[in-house]
Amino acid sequence: MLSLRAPPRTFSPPPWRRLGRHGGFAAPRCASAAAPAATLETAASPPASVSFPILVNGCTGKMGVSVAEAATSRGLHLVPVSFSSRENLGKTVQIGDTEIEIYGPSSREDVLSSVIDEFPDVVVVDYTAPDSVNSNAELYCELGVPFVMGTTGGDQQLLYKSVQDSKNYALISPQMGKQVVAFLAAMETIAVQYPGAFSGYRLEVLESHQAGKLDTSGTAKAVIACFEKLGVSWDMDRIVKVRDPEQQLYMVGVPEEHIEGHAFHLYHLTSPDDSVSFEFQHNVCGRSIYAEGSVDAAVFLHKKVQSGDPKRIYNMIDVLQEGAMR
Ligand SMILES: NC(=O)C1=CN([C@@H]2O[C@H](COP(=O)(O)OP(=O)(O)OC[C@H]3O[C@@H](n4cnc5c(N)ncnc54)[C@H](O)[C@@H]3O)[C@@H](O)[C@H]2O)C=CC1
Ligand SMILES: O=C(O)C1=N[C@H](C(=O)O)C[C@H](O)C1
Repeated sequence: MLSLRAPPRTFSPPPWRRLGRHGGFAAPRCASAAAPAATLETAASPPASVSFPILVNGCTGKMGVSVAEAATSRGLHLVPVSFSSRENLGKTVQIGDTEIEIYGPSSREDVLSSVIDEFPDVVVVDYTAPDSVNSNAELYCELGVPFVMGTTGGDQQLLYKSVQDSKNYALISPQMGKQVVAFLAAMETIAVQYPGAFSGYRLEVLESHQAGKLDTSGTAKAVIACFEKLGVSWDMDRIVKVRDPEQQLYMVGVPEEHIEGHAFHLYHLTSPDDSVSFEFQHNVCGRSIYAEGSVDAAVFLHKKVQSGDPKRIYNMIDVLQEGAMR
């Protein structure tokens, strides 16, 4: 069972305590088999006004495939190689007309060097695993290849340091979905403008993702950092992580067809005397919003590199602020 504190006396329990099918989070009207999602194929995106080579690492995984498909449908040139774990060595992955060859960690440097020789303006997008974030980033920095880091986890401080020290170009964000990025931007603005406004409030956080997710939600961590600036004291160990499909279905209210690909987040704040409470939710089914945002990020970063922009390290709020998200 989840180990949350007792709910405030004066309010009905937060949604994650109301057990029963779809009785948890107010499930979004996520697309089901009966009403298909706006898939990358049906989204009919116009081709990007720019075209450049894009290398997607982690093409053996769910995000890698989605980003590679989105990049192809936007008219970018998909480089036919991708890094993966040792178990996937020698495999190929078909994305549209492109057959992607999968390479393991030991050949990363040779492969990437050859790609850079052939495609000097390549942008890498990384959707691998938390434990490869830092080693991959170090390699991109060493070879001076601009990269979008969508993979969460790893040592984030070290990640930023690697980019800063190398003066490489990078866009790093735990969240690529336009509307969630807008929510995060609003939270950051409130935190800067009204520091301490929620002093003394208790925070409860629950995040639910597909069972295969290895780390704690990077997005939840970013939102919590804003609540901390607003005066809430917090310990990251208190995030309630739901990875069990049964709980997701019956307690959180994730539609069955999205158990293997969803990101539900809930933040509940209560005042010290229990007289006031706030609740924020963002619930995503599927992965298309991240894939589209990742391509926006790659296009944005490519433009920054081409123009020699001095800033060099960006996040998705920069992309949103420039009106560069579809
Ligand atoms: N920034 C964002 O908006 C989003 C970020 N993510 C993050 O992206 C990452 C990947 O997510 P999914 O595609 O759902 O996971 P996944 O498990 O489906 O795919 C990850 C892939 O990386 C491969 N891999 C493992 N170790 C590797 C290594 N050392 N080098 C290269 N590849 C390696 C695995 O074999 C697997 O094919 C996670 O960190 C997740 O949190 C996911 C969705 C959105
Ligand atoms: O692994 C995922 O799926 C997701 N990961 C990101 C995170 O850790 O915040 C973004 C989103 O929650 C989906």
